[in-house]
Amino acid sequence: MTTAFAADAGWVALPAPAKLNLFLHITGRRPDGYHCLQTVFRLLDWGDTVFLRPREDGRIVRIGAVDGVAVEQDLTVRAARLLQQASGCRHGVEIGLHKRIPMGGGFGGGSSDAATVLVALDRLWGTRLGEDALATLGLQLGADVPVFVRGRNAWAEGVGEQLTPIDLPPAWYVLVHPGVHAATAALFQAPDLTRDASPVTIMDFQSGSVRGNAFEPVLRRREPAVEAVFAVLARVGTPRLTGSGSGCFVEFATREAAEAALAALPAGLSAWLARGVQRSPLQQALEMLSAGMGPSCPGWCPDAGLHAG
Ligand SMILES: C[C@](O)(CO)[C@H](O)COP(=O)(O)OP(=O)(O)OC[C@H]1O[C@@H](n2ccc(N)nc2=O)[C@H](O)[C@@H]1O
Ligand SMILES: Nc1ncnc2c1ncn2[C@@H]1O[C@H](COP(=O)(O)OP(=O)(O)OP(=O)(O)O)[C@@H](O)[C@H]1O
Repeated sequence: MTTAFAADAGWVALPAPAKLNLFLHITGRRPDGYHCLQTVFRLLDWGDTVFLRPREDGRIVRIGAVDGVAVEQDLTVRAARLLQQASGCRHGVEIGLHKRIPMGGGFGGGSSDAATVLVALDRLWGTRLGEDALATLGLQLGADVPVFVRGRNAWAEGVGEQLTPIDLPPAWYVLVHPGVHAATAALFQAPDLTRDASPVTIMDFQSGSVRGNAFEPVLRRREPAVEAVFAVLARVGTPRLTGSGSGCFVEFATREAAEAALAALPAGLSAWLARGVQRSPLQQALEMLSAGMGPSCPGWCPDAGLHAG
């Protein structure tokens, strides 16, 4: 899905990268119903673009529509409101979005959009709450928001907010969206979800012995389209599920290997290529903005990588 947004003068354009969960175990459930996870977040060089244009009248205005997301529910609008309330700031903002990340795909699109708004407005509005406060605010919007605020690949525990930076080897990914909208809250309630995984360590992950996703068997049983994508991807590598699905991916060590796998997939599949990064492209774009290198993010996410859809 690609929703175009055409910005004219005065806008700042910033990346909102997607993420993958390289594995995901559920180790228990808290009294408030939230689940305790262990996961590794990998940030990608691919995602949405968020457009911001500060205004002086305090209003927060979303420009353009996002399919199926009402303005009041939009995580970008909610992020801007939250920052306004937390900081007492009197500025406002217009927000536009160029969506590329499929919704309900486990790629963290809404969460990343929200994080980009928090981090960028903290600078543009001059509220200067800083990373820790923004990560805490972000958690109110969703469990996946803090990792995007911090902008580094991370080993995560708790509900996903206890983050330890992790070094990951260079990697390329073939991503596939089976076209199924996975409802995160409902999937966490699935009776057949494994919630008592034994805790593992970062070293277990780094040794390659931990790769599974607790949601994978549940989704593959429920959704024939997800099962079919796993079967197709198994021909080119080892498929995995990201987040609560339904997005699937295969990891490759080189761009060439990933391109060959993408080319071998059947036409008509919604599939594309992305590179794993060490640091969020948002941080780099903000540094360029601070250095006076212009309000856009050149090179961010050309749509040419899209294979079919
Ligand atoms: C599956 C992951 O994507 C892994 O990164 C995240 O845990 C989900 O993060 P998210 O999309 O930001 O989800 P949230 O908006 O925080 O939560 C949606 C719903 O999922 C359930 N939920 C979420 C996270 C969690 N650790 N335990 C839960 O039980 C809760 O019912 C919650 O109301
Ligand atoms: N700006 C936004 N972009 C995308 N979704 C949004 C946005 N604002 C609110 N939402 C809501 O969030 C839901 C989840 O969308 P999102 O793209 O974050 O899914 P996801 O990648 O599966 O999430 P996660 O991996 O964090 O579980 C959407 O179905 C939509 O209702």
